[in-house]
Amino acid sequence: MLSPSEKRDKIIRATDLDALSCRYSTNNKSYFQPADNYINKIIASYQNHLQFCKGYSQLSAGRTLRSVFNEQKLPLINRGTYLRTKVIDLVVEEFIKEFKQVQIISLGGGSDTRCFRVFEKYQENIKYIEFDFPESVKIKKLAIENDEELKKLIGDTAEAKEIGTKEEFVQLESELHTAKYHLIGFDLRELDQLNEDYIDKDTPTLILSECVLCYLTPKENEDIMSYWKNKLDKRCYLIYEPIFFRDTIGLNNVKLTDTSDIAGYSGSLSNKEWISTTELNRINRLELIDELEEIRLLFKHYCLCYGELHNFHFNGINKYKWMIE
Ligand SMILES: C[S@@+](CC[C@H](N)C(=O)[O-])C[C@H]1O[C@@H](n2cnc3c(N)ncnc32)[C@H](O)[C@@H]1O
Repeated sequence: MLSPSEKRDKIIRATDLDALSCRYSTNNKSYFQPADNYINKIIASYQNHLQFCKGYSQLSAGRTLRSVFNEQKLPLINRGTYLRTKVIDLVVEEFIKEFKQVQIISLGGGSDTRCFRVFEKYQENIKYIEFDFPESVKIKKLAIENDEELKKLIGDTAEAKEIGTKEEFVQLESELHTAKYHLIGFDLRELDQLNEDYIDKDTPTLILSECVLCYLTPKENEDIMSYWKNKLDKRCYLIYEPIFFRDTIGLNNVKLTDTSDIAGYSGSLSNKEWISTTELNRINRLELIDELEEIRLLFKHYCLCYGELHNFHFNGINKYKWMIE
């Protein structure tokens, strides 16, 4: 039996499956170009190992996976997933180009495949750290360690791991460390107990939070943001969340935009558009949407926010259009 707080955390962890199934659907509908071939590798790990996670049996894991991955996603979901992935990729890319040697920290990274795409393109000078709950991390770790391509990308030399029982899954360490990649099973609400050995305090750092903080209380969010503020001198935040912390955390150079504007639905044109008209036309043709007014309003609720701390400054962030800055 799960306690009420374990039940709540199980529901929060399951949001990773939602995010993964959205990316899966978006990829299948050809929004991502080139296609994201890493998504299926993580899904395979979920198919093999979700049954060993707390609160699941073989039967319930199979049922859960069938229901999330067989469900047809609305065009609105596919378009939104594409847009958020694309804009965060653009900022990450600019950040790497500007600072050359960087650290990227992904809070609640879940099954996100961005780290693999980054390492595919940049083999050197990037340190990528991902945090998520231990069980979610184990699923990703097993996806990596049982796949030669993923292992090579992150520079892992560990033997493939076969996990066949709940006990073996419980025993598996919820961490994976290589020279450039750190996958850490950790509850972000307990950051004061984090082993900081893997974090560079002086490297320019981009902290990503994509649909993660919204599952925590305002106090927990503030504690997480404050923790990073106090730990690193050179860093900025990029968050795709319906919240921001200009006053409580004391961020500089704060910028905000929404998915509606990024998608070109606001009607205001600029020479700093995130996505070219040709590309927007391509994705708009993939699935027809009748209710443009509805999508425009819904996308207004999904914000991309950016802020800097201390005296750190990232020029490349000005390359793109922000609604508020
Ligand atoms: C909606 S998913 C998003 C995953 C990923 N950022 C993405 O965009 O694909 C939210 C993720 O945040 C993680 N998460 C939420 N609260 C957390 C906490 N307190 N500690 C660690 N991870 C957490 C969940 O386990 C889940 O993987």
